[in-house]
Order: sequence, then C-alpha cells, then structure tokens
Amino acid sequence: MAQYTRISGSVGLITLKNPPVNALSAVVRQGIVDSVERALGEPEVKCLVICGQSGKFCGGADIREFGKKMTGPPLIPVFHAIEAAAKPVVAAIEGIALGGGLELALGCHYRIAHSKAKLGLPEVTLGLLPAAAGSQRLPRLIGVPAALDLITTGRHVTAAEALQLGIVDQVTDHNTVDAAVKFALSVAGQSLDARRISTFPCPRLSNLDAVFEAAMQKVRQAARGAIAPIACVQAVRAAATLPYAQGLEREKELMATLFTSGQARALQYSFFAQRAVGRWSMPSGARWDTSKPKPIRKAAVIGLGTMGRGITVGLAQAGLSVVAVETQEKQLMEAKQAVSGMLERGAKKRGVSPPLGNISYSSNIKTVGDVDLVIEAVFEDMALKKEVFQQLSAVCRPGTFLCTNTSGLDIDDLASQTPNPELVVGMHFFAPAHVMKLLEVVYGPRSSPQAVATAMQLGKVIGKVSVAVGNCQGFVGNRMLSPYLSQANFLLEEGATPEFVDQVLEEFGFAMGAFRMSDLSGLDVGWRVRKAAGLVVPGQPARMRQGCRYSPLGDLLCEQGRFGQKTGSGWYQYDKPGSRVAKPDPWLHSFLEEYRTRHGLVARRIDHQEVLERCLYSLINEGFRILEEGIAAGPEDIDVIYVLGYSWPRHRGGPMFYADMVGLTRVLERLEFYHQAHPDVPSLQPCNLLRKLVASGSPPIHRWREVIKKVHSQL
Ligand SMILES: CC/C=C/CC(=O)SCCNC(=O)CCNC(=O)[C@H](O)C(C)(C)COP(=O)(O)OP(=O)(O)OC[C@H]1O[C@@H](n2cnc3c(N)ncnc32)[C@H](O)[C@@H]1OP(=O)(O)O
Repeated sequence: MAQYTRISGSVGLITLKNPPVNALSAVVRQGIVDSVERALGEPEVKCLVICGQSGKFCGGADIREFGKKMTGPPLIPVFHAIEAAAKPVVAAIEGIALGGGLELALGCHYRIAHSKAKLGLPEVTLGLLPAAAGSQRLPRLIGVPAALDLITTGRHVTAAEALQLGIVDQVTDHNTVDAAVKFALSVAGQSLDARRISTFPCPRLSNLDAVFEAAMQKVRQAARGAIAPIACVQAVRAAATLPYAQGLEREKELMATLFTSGQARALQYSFFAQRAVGRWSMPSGARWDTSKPKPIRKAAVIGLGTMGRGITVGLAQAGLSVVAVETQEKQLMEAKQAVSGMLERGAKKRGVSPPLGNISYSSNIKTVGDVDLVIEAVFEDMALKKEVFQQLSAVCRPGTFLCTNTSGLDIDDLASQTPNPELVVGMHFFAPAHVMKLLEVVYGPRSSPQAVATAMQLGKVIGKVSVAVGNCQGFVGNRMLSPYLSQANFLLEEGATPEFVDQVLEEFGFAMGAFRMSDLSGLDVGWRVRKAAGLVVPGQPARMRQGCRYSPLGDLLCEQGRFGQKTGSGWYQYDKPGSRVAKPDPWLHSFLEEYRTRHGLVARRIDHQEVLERCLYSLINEGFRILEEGIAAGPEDIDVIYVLGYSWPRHRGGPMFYADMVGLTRVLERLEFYHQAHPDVPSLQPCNLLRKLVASGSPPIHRWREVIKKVHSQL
C-alpha cells in the first residue's frame, strides 16, 4: 500500500509500504494515485514528499506480478500525474531506487538521496528496458552517453555518483525524509516549469550516429545473444531523436517484444533462482531455516596458490581475520606480495583502504589453533589433502570447521581423516576466487547441518551465491561438464573441428566453447582426473574404457606436452605460452585426420544442431540424474551453478530451464535418437527422472520438485 499522512501542517507525505523492497505492486500503484489526488485536493498542502518504509525507497516494479494479468493503474500514467502536479513533489531516496523506483523518482520534480543510497535502472538484467518512461526521461536529464551506460549495463550508482551525474539534486547524511520535507517547503510556490523532465529537450550530440553505433557494437559484443541490451540502445536513441510522446510509443513497442520473449522469462527465473538457492535443504531433511550457522570471526587458509590467494582476499575484504598458511617460505613471500596487491587494487576501485591488517601470514600450520574455520586450498591431490587434514585435526581447537576447496574430490573420504567428520564440508570456489560469485558448498553423508549452514553463511558474508550440493564425483558443475566435454571430443573424432564446435557453443551464448575453455583451464587438469579414475591405461583399446566409448584425444595432446594456453598449444595454438589469443592449429587438424585414419573413422559433415543437441542434452541429462539422486535439491540449484560458474548464458536461464523451454518431450526424443546411434555412450541414455517427467505430462519447471519427491519416495 501507500500511506498518506500530513506533516508539518503543509506537507503531504506518501510512504510506500510493501516489504521487503516496497515494490510497485498494483495496490501500491493505486495507493500512490489516491494519495497524490488527495494531497493535490487539500488546500493546506503546499508540497509532497514520497518515501519508502523501512529505509528503502523502492525496488521497482513488483517482479512477482510479471506474466500475470495486469491489475491496478499502469506506471506511466501514475508518473505523469505526479509530474503534472501543480505542487512540488520531492522523492526522498533512502536505501534503493531501482527500476520503476528510480522512474518514479524521475517523475518527481526533485530528488533528495541519502549518501548510502543506490540508484539504477537494472531492467536490462531482467531482460527488459526501463519502460515506465525511464528510457525517455533519463537521457533528457543526464545526457545520452551517461544514460546509455546506466540503462544498458543496469549498474547501480552511489548517491555521490548520482549527484555528479545530475540524477539527484541533493545528498544528505542525515534523515532523508526530514531533508526532503525541508527542501520541499523551501521550493513550495516556485514555478515547476523547469522541473518536468519529460518536457526537457534531450541534450544535443554532434556525433549522435557515431555514439549509437559504438554503443550498439559494445552491447552486441557483450550480450552473447541477449536482446534486451540492444532494445535499450534503441529506446535511448528514440529519446535522442524523437519528441517525448513518440519516444514513449517506441519504448512501449520495444518493451512488448522483450516482455513476450523467452529471454525475459529466463532472466526473471534466474533472479528468483539466485535467491531460492539460499533456502537450501539436504536429503536428511535438514534445512536452512532449522539449521543455525556458527558465527565465523577468524578463519585460516592453508595453501597460497592461485585459489588460496583469492580465498584469502575474499575473506579479508569481508572483514574477517585470516591466518594465511603456506609452508614453503619462498612461496609464502610471493603470496603475501600477490595478496597485498590484489587487496590494494580492490580497495582503490572501491575507494576504501585495503584491509591488509586483517591477514597474518605463517609458514607453520600450528598457527591456526585459535581459528573458527579452516579452508584447505592445497593442490588437488587426495594424498596431500589427507595429510593436511590429519595435521589440522591435531592442531585445531575442538569444534573448528574444516573445509576443503576441491573441484571434485570425495569429501567423505577426506572427512574420515578427522575425528569429527561432521565438521567437514567442501567449499568449491571458482577461479578467480575473489571475483567469481559462485560457491558450491558440498556436504558429505556425515557433514552436520550446522557445518553446512556455517559454510553457506560464510559464503554469503564474502559476497558469494552459495549452492548446497551432495558429494559425488565432480559435484554438480563438473559432473555435468564431463558428458558435455566427452560429446565435444566424440564430435572431433567424427569429423568436426574444435573451431566449429566452439563457434556453435559460443553462438548459443557460452563465453567460450568447450575447447577454448579447456585450453584456458589447462588440459592437464582433466588428464590428472582421468588418470586417477584409471581411464588413462596404456595397452587398453584406444576408444573403449570399461565397456563404454572413450576418446583419448585429450590424453594424446597431453602426452605431447600440449596443456593449453599455459604451454602455448592445446586444441588451438597461441603466440607464446600464456597468450590468450587462440588460433586454429594446422598441426591439430592433421593430427585429427591421422587419428581418424588410424582408427578407421570416416569424417562426416556435422551440423550446428547436432553439436548443440549432443553437447547440451547430454549435460542436461546428467542434470536430471543429479536431481534424481538428490545431489541437488532442485533445478534452480543446477541452473544457478551453471549461470554463475560455467558461463551458461543468463538469458537462457540455465540448463534445466533451457530443457523446460525446449520441451522435455523434445529433449527425451533427441536423447533417444542419439543414444540409438551411439549405444556405447551411457550419458546419452535418457535418465529415469526425465522419462517420469515426460510421462507426467512435462510439468513446468516450478513443479518438477513434486515429481522428484515422488521418485525419491519410491526409492
Ligand atoms: C512495466 C514493467 C516495468 C519494469 C520496471 C522494473 O522496475 S523491473 C524491476 C527492477 N528492479 C530490480 O531489478 C530490483 C531487483 N532487486 C534487487 O536487485 C535486489 O533484490 C535489491 C532490491 C537490491 C535488494 O537486495 P538484497 O540483497 O538486500 O535482497 P534480495 O535480493 O535477497 O531481495 C529480498 C527479497 O525481495 C525480493 N525482491 C527484490 N526486488 C523485488 C522486486 N522488484 N519485486 C518483487 N520482489 C522483489 C527478492 O525476491 C527477495 O525475496 P525472496 O523471497 O528471497 O525471493
């Protein structure tokens, strides 16, 4: 609702009340209309202030209403009514003014913001554009280049930046509503002609075409197939070239296209999925709302390689005390320098001082005796990790949580090295660990709910989106990646090139195709895992392992020392070791031809559809297996992992959402087709849960959990 009160006798105060973020639901919109009408009709009222309850101005349109039948007054006429008011209307912005919230403020005649407030038009991140006249008013207020930046990126700006840009008129460190009331009284009675943004001409640009061409090129490059950023540029162009009313019409047309696109649905699903993963549950019945985390004030990181350094930075930046341990003195010195550099650069960006004093460095593992939680981040080698866990068990005080940063090793095996396996969980960080948003929190069969809750809470404290998953080879992310990569390799055997496979996957929207990604991560990583799994055995038939089809192509490249970017060659060639520019490699092409000849394989023409379907559907099929086994609690967990950790295009929601969009029947049919063609590839065999979902009439993704529950209860 929107509550109307009178303060200081002559000020009408409208307070938006719709927790948690005062979103502009139908009731709130109606409340604003009624309140404005009332205030304008009261002769004693000289001016109006609009604010939000609980220190939050407004988080924008109510996203939960999207896709439902529209009720209540639409936003644009509401904002026009405010702008047309004959009495000054001042927005008192505390906390947030986002999307429709900022558009509401732009409809007001003045804007006063608290110094800690954040403002922005993040609609693009939901697959939309600021279609409550935001795309038309903002360029008129702050000029085209700045408006393009804000609208196409959706970034939030601080109150200080908003003041500099001209979005707000005043910033206060004190009570914002009081400041807004005082301000409103000071301008009451003054002409409002120069305060109605819709009447402003858009500031002229001599190089208008060049500015829009450059903007379009920039968004196309970054968008990876997303259409909203492009529509945002088109809408701002309308503001710059058309009268306001016509610009609004264009904004409306563009919005209609976006609103009905699957991309907006995918991005809105992704928004809620990222919040839903915080409400985790385990097959044992333990849940986020019944498991209390322990507060972590002091943590230790063991092993200061690339991952350990990033984790240390993340913890220190979040204000924790960190003991950073590296047993090799030389590496300890190098790590100290590197971590300090990362902290200094990060602090400079945020305009704060670097939290260097939060970290104490040591070469002695015994110095971790008083910490609340340890994150072991040594080399990905089970024997080494076990040794560290045994040492930790001897030196840590009772009750210390022991976490391992691993991308796939058995958490339970590691937990068995300690007398308190219930305190052990996996924390799978993604490189660079201080930047990447995703954290897989991996519980073993003996991990306590409190250990999981504590790791999830710590993830939140350091700014991660944490997803709780069960313990299995590769957990969720890497386990699903395995059949995807296998298919990519099989396609090479059958006639494709790495360039073609990557092109198809990149056109789909991945930041990098399978082969460019493998070159970046290092081919030796997978080689080591395959060796440990007993798959790289000399003398075995080259293309079969344990009765299943196997491609040794990656192993053969590793045997040649081609580990990817770091060695200057892998699936591609690079100018020098460490270079990032991948070039097609004639050597690799001849190597593939020789390989096919040696194995009697005849190269055939492979099209886009086959590459996409085999790579993606095998990955999706593994996702269904993961759901069936209860390793992930729901499809949202898998989708968040893929969007945040594996560059799955956000505008496609994630692999499980994509399966829902494509249609489960279609996915099942194509898997059956490919499995018939490749009966020796088990990952193409449609899994039970997928069949059950199709048999239950392919319910929409938000109802999959019901079917999953039934499958689990039958086990
Ligand atoms: C005609 C169509 C016009 C569209 C114009 C628009 O306005 S589109 C919407 C534009 N607004 C946004 O994109 C803001 C989205 N929200 C956020 O970025 C963040 O939630 C926040 C406001 C910065 C707050 O972040 P914080 O980390 O503090 O909390 P959460 O993100 O966890 O959110 C708390 C709960 O609030 C729900 N929520 C947030 N925004 C909205 C919204 N606009 N509508 C409805 N609900 C919203 C969010 O889902 C959380 O609830 P859960 O139950 O946990 O999901």
